[in-house]
Amino acid sequence: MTQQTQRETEDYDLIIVGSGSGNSLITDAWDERRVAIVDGGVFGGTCLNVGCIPTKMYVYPSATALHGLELDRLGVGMERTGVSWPAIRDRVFGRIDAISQGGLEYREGLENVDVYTEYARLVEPHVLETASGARLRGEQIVFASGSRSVVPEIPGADLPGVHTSDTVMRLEELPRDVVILGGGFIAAEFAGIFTGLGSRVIQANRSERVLREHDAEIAERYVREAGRQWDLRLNTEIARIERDGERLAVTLSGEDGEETVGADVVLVATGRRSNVDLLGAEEAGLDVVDGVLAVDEHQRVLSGGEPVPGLWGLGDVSSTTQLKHLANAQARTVSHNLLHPDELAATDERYVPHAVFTTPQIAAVGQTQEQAEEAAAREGYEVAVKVQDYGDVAYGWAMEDKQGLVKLIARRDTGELLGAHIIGTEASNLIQPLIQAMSFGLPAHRMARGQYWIHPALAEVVENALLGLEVPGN
Ligand SMILES: Cc1cc2nc3c(=O)[nH]c(=O)nc-3n(C[C@H](O)[C@H](O)[C@H](O)COP(=O)(O)OP(=O)(O)OC[C@H]3O[C@@H](n4cnc5c(N)ncnc54)[C@H](O)[C@@H]3O)c2cc1C
Ligand SMILES: NC(=O)c1ccc[n+]([C@@H]2O[C@H](COP(=O)([O-])OP(=O)(O)OC[C@H]3O[C@@H](n4cnc5c(N)ncnc54)[C@H](O)[C@@H]3O)[C@@H](O)[C@H]2O)c1
Repeated sequence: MTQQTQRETEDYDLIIVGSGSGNSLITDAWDERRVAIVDGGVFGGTCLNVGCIPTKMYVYPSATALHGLELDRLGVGMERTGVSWPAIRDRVFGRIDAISQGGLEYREGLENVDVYTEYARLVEPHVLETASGARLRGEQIVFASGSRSVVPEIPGADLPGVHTSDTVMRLEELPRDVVILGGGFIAAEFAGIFTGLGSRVIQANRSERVLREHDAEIAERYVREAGRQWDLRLNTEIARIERDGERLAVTLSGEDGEETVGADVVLVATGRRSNVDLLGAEEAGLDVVDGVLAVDEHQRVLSGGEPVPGLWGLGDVSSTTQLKHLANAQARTVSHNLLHPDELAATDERYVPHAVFTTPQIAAVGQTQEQAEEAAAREGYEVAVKVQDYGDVAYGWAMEDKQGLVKLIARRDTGELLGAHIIGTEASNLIQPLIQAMSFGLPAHRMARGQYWIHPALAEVVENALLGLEVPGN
């Protein structure tokens, strides 16, 4: 304490807490001003180090292997003759760790930027104290401190062999048996990854419903497809985890009582919470709503519902939707607003899409059918819904596809697209023109007939879904 009071407060024009999307705020425009970036974790944040990027670098080889194994239906027999987990892991982290380290060194090399590789907490709305006691005052402070995994209180959850997504990608060897707890994004992606690489996977989902924010029809199709590939157990929890020699004994509790299974690895994927608590935001008088730092559409931090001058929030710390492209969009808003206080920009969050890179892929934007029907009943219009199977378009015949579907939801009176939901091969790419149409207000019939669709590309499944909607012009 004495030591802390003796230290002088450093003054900055801009302090950024969190080096994920927050790192992008340090542009040339700040060259003549003093900037501090503070991060107590690995430089570059979640997406780069333990999130989007490494997971997809595992998804690609795994999904490619799975794809090969399913070619029997097309008259081509393939075998998975060997999987080198260490080779995949070293390829992934050989690239990523170097980017993180390079990013840190670059920032440290900038004359106007100080990097603090430690955690920090607010002591006053404009003053932070780092773990080692340094005091930093910022005329502007941006909170971009992300989220962290939540691990429920399960007996044995602290045993070696029990992982979250933060650690499971660094395993020494490919596990033979994996138990995954959860039915969200991370569980779905890792169930696909491990299955494709040859592990035996049990995915335990607490309730009947997986991927709960998805359209019900997509979630049902996922259950069918996941169930074909790995052991997906609904209404099942982990009661306890015990050591069993070198392995783990995992007791699952489901509708038929308890069963103990052997596992090398347990992956807990039960959600992530905002790091707002680590900032001491509430104690400093800032609003915390739904567990996240409250911000307005300009990303200004709120206190008592009013914006606090010079304080900004972006990404997972201040958003209940935890997606990198959203964090990046919010960072662009903050970047503009820091420099143009008289012409504040707002983040457009009308159509924030997402994709789950499981097998098959899932992608969605806008309202589910249930949400659209509720809104229509409330506001007095009708919705049109079309479900188009991949298997009914030419490229789907080539693929002999029995998995994929595109579901579109539109206003019956205007053709305005309200929601798009895809499960199947390349869902994350097929959805992009639909995101574009929704973002720029292109109605269904105009989108279908106002352009050529390459024949016989898989994208025809989107064209046919558009043409199948009962909307003006069709
Ligand atoms: C396994 C996984 C896969 C994912 N895949 C995808 C995907 O495919 N697509 C997608 O869009 N999103 C994906 N996400 C979500 C995405 O990674 C996050 O939404 C995004 O990275 C959030 O960025 P951010 O800048 O808000 O926070 P982060 O990137 O988490 O950065 C926050 C930083 O703040 C630091 N920090 C925290 N508290 C403090 C403090 N008090 N003081 C100092 N530093 C602090 C942390 O160490 C961290 O480095 C995935 C997430 C996970 C976990
Ligand atoms: N492709 C992507 O964009 C991508 C990939 C991975 C993660 N993410 C982001 O990261 C976030 C976190 O992912 P996630 O999968 O951990 O969270 P999630 O919110 O998607 O899913 C959490 C799951 O855990 C279950 N659960 C919660 N508490 C539980 C408990 N006590 N016992 C058993 N089950 C419990 C929930 O029912 C749910 O099925 C996602 O919401 C997403 O925004 C995105």
